[in-house]
Order: sequence, then C-alpha cells, then structure tokens
Amino acid sequence: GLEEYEELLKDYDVWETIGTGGFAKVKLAQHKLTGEKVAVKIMEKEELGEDLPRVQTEIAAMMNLSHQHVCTLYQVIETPKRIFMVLEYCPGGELFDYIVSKDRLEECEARVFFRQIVSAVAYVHGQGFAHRDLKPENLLIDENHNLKLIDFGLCAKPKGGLECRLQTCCGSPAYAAPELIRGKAYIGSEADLWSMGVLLYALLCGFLPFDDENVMVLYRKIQRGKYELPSWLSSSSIQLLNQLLQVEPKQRISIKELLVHPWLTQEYGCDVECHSRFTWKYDHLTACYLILVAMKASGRPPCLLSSPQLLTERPDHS
Ligand SMILES: Cn1cc(Br)cc1C(=O)Nc1[nH]nc2c1CN(C(=O)N[C@H](CN1CCCC1)c1ccccc1)C21CC1
Repeated sequence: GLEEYEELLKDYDVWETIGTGGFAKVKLAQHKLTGEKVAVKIMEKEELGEDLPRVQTEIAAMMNLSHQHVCTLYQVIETPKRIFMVLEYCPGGELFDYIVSKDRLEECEARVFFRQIVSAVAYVHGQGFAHRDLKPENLLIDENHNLKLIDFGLCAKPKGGLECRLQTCCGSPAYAAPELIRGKAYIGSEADLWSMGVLLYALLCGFLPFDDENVMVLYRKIQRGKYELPSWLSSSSIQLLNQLLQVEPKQRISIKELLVHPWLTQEYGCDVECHSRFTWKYDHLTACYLILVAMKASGRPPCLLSSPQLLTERPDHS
C-alpha cells in the first residue's frame, strides 16, 4: 500500500522500476533537496522470509564501507512491511550487459575495469569482509564510466578475522571457487580471488572459463580447473589468469600481490590504490550537511535556499 511509501516520498520523487531480482526491486528516484538521482532497493519483509538476515548483513556491511568503487548506501527506511535502501544511482547499468554489448573487452579496457575491481575488493577485505558473490552483474557502471561494487547480501565478516574459515556454500555457481563447492570449510577472501579470476576471464573473453547447463558437470570442470585459452589472450593475461584460477587456494595469488602485479601496473606505472578516497573534511560543506541533519532531527524543515552557493559546491572527496 502507498502509505508504506509515505516516508520515502517525503524526501524523494520515485520513478520507474529499473531492476527486479528474487526478493527485491530497484526503482529510480530523485532526492528532492538536491535533485540527485538515486536508486531505491525495495524489499517486502513477508517475501524475504528467511532471506531477511541477508538484508541486515548487506545494510550492516554497506554502512561500514565508503570507497570510490563501492556503491554508496545513503539511507535506510524501515516500515512495518518494507525495507527501503537508498543507494547511489549508476546510469551505466551492469558490467555484465556492457561486456555482452561489446562481445569482449580489449586488454587495455579490461585493465582499467579490473584495477577498479581489485581496488574495491582490497578495500572490502581490508575492512574484514569477504564479498562472496563477485560477478559482472554485481558491478555497476557510473556516470564517469567507473565501476561500483554492489550486492553485499552474501558477504561475510568472520568474527576471528578473514583468516578464519567459512562454511556456507553460496554465490553463483560459475564464479564459485573449487574449495567452496567442495563443501569444505574455506577462506572467504581466497574464494573472492578465484571469482576475480573468473571475472577477468569474462572481461577478456566474453564467455565463462567453466560453463555447463548441468550444474554437476560445471562443478567437475571447476574442480578440474582447466579452461580454454582463446588466441587473442596475451601471455601476460594468461599468466595472471593462471595465478588467479589456481584450484589449490594456497597456490592462488593474494590480494596484496595483485595490487602490485605487473599486468595491472603496466601502462599505469603505479600500483593499484586500495585506500578509500573519502575522508571527512570538516569544511563548509560538511558543516552544512551536519546542520541539515541536525535541523531535520529537531523536526525543523531543512532549508537550503538561503545558501545558493552550497548547491554549486561539489563535494571534493579528497
Ligand atoms: C539496469 N540499469 C540500467 C540503467 Br540505464 C541503470 C541501471 C541500474 O540498475 N542502475 C543502478 N544504479 N544503482 C543500482 C542500480 C541497480 N542496483 C542493484 O542493486 N541492482 C541489483 C542487481 N543484482 C545483480 C544480480 C541480481 C540482482 C538488484 C538487486 C535486487 C533486485 C534488483 C536488482 C543498484 C541499487 C544498487
């Protein structure tokens, strides 16, 4: 019912649905105060059922993640029947569709994207999380043609740190690491590195290294770890794929080694930057934001009109 949308409609104009997934849908919306476009992920609690913990996992994770290649969570609104997550809007859609539209990417374009993926995953691991569902559908393209990582519903933050083993078998089969589908206890960050190997292969080839419509045959192919090497792959690409798609997790390259890997640094002359670019500068913009939040908290309507220059100030995320 519309009364459930009341709180959302106070601050946002809500437009069309731009995505539908299992237990949620995403609508395009516009922040009234700033005019900024946002994407609202809407979930019905009844439909969620036992998936409700996934949403709490995703919200808890995203509230602690602030990085130039991780989709920003702006606001969470909970009503008796629904949960609304107000997230950054990416007009470029999913990386998956972009790869399909181009058949496959040239090595230089794949390098630009893969550096951003490595930067995001290194940051997420640095915060103690494993994503566990890395795939091109979970990477969005923003208005500057940069990638943003989404869908943290399956991520894990093991109590004893990332070294400790996880049990849940999850994520998408074609991107799942051999140790994960074997049902053994596995280390989330190592499984993420395997998925990044499948992702890099998809970027460079336009199809999957391990594929079969029969999931048991697919699992056997993953455990075997053998994949096609199309003629267009360079020897340096082949070498990096080989270091990521190691069936034995201890043989697999680590995220730290990946940040300085020659395939990623060539043509850039610099390592991949994994630190978040966002830091609070307690300047005028921060003051206005925090004052607005306080005004709203005290029930007084936020009023920006007296400071037109604020609307022109762009947050400099230095
Ligand atoms: C598809 N598309 C085309 C254009 Br143009 C923009 C978009 C678009 O979706 N942009 C966009 N901006 N911000 C977001 C999105 C999509 N989006 C998403 O969160 N999209 C995911 C996509 N998942 C990938 C595998 C399964 C579902 C989603 C999750 C649940 C229900 C529907 C969609 C957010 C909110 C973070």
